[in-house]
Amino acid sequence: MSAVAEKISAVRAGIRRRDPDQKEFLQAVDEVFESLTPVFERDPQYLEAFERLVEPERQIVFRVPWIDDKGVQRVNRGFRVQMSSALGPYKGGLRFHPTVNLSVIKFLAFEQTFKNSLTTLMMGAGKGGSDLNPRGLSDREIMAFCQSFMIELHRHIGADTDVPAGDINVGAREIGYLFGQYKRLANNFTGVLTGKDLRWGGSLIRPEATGYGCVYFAQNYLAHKGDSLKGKRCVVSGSGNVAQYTAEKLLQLGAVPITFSDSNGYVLEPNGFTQEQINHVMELKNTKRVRISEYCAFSETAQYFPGKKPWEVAADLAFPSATQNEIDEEDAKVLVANGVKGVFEGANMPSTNEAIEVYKSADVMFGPAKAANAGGVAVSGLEMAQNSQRLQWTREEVDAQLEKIMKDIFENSLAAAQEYGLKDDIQAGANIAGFLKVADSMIHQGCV
Ligand SMILES: NC(=O)C1=CN([C@@H]2O[C@H](COP(=O)(O)OP(=O)(O)OC[C@H]3O[C@@H](n4cnc5c(N)ncnc54)[C@H](OP(=O)(O)O)[C@@H]3O)[C@@H](O)[C@H]2O)C=CC1
Ligand SMILES: O=C(O)CCC(=O)C(=O)O
Repeated sequence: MSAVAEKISAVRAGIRRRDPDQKEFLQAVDEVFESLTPVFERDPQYLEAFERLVEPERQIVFRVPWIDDKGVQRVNRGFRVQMSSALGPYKGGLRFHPTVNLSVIKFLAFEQTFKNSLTTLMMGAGKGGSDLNPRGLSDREIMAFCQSFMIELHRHIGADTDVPAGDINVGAREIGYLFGQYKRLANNFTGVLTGKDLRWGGSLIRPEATGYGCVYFAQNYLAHKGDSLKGKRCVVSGSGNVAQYTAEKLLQLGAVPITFSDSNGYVLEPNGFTQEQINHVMELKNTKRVRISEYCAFSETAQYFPGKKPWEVAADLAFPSATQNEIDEEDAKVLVANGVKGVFEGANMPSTNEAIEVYKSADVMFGPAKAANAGGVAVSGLEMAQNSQRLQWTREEVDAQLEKIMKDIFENSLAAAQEYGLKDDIQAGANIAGFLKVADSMIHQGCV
């Protein structure tokens, strides 16, 4: 074994030894490590940067006590992992979900590092959240939780330090409560969170950005293959923020979104969702906060499949937009057998590493999360820029910048893959392009 190969395997073993139980984090590291091996072989100083990068700059774990509507005390655990400030203030969302633990937040913060670098904007990376299960909680309970969460978080964040945003179960309502409490504690009104309401500092297109961006990314990838979205039947998973705006943009660009799902099952519209039907899904999920199965009361053509994932439906393209590891090796084989030609990840790490291997061996176009869903954080970066200017740009202006950023991400990922002789392996290219910018900045900034 060469000296470099020995050092690579020592670094890899060291990461596993340090956190052997963090399976989601190790999965994310493994996925990136494979792609970066040629980079380390060409220039071993990048391996040293990577060894530092996998260790978060700071990990904050805290108690979140709050009182429910029955007057009963509840206690949750809060997290903020500040992964890398090489490119700017830590930046990344907050997730409230019972599956949240340090491994999940660390994998998300790790992925965010490469993603934020790919956006071409100057943002470091972080991620946070809590193991709160918000399902069934009243507005007052959500507010009480958010206020308690911010009592601790506020001392670690700031417009030039760390700028959180939303993620699963953290949307406009939660960002409002979090912002209100931050403002009270810090006694200042700054762009400390993104995803804010338009009336008090939010950016147009931020709600749409992740879903729209993912579809723009798919559009670029298809164009590279001499194809387009026109008439493509698309399976979409999830029915939250990312899924809703993915379906809307697919429809606008001539594709046919045919499914939505949640953790209880999926709904199929065999002829595709219309805009009116997508609006109804938005009303059910964002205002009424009910299960996707309720959609069937609205449509005579819809079918509901309880306990199932949408990957069993024959389609041309798949847009996983719910959560991590929602497509395993078996699901990937079913997608391929059903004729899927492209998978574009709206969610973070929705495909297991085994599923990715299945796509690659079947020559399926693969838009990895850190590239395909970067539109959300990119528009968060534009929200930060607008807050600094104390201005609000037009819808058209933000959308045009989003489209350009997604095109640049595709092209930069392709160029990085080609530079390392990996043809059009966009997964490897995204990892390499995202990493090199962070690693070069770390090297310039010294051993910190
Ligand atoms: N919002 C953003 O801007 C960005 C989000 N992402 C990623 O996109 C994904 C979706 O986020 P977002 O739409 O914002 O979140 P939302 O909370 O708006 O929606 C999440 C959706 O995913 C479903 N879901 C969550 N967990 C599971 C599970 N274990 N099994 C099946 N379905 C599940 C939810 O169903 P249920 O209600 O049943 O839980 C819901 O339909 C996440 O991976 C997130 O990290 C990535 C980039 C930016
Ligand atoms: O907009 C942001 O800052 C966060 C988006 C996010 O959490 C993500 O890209 O996964």
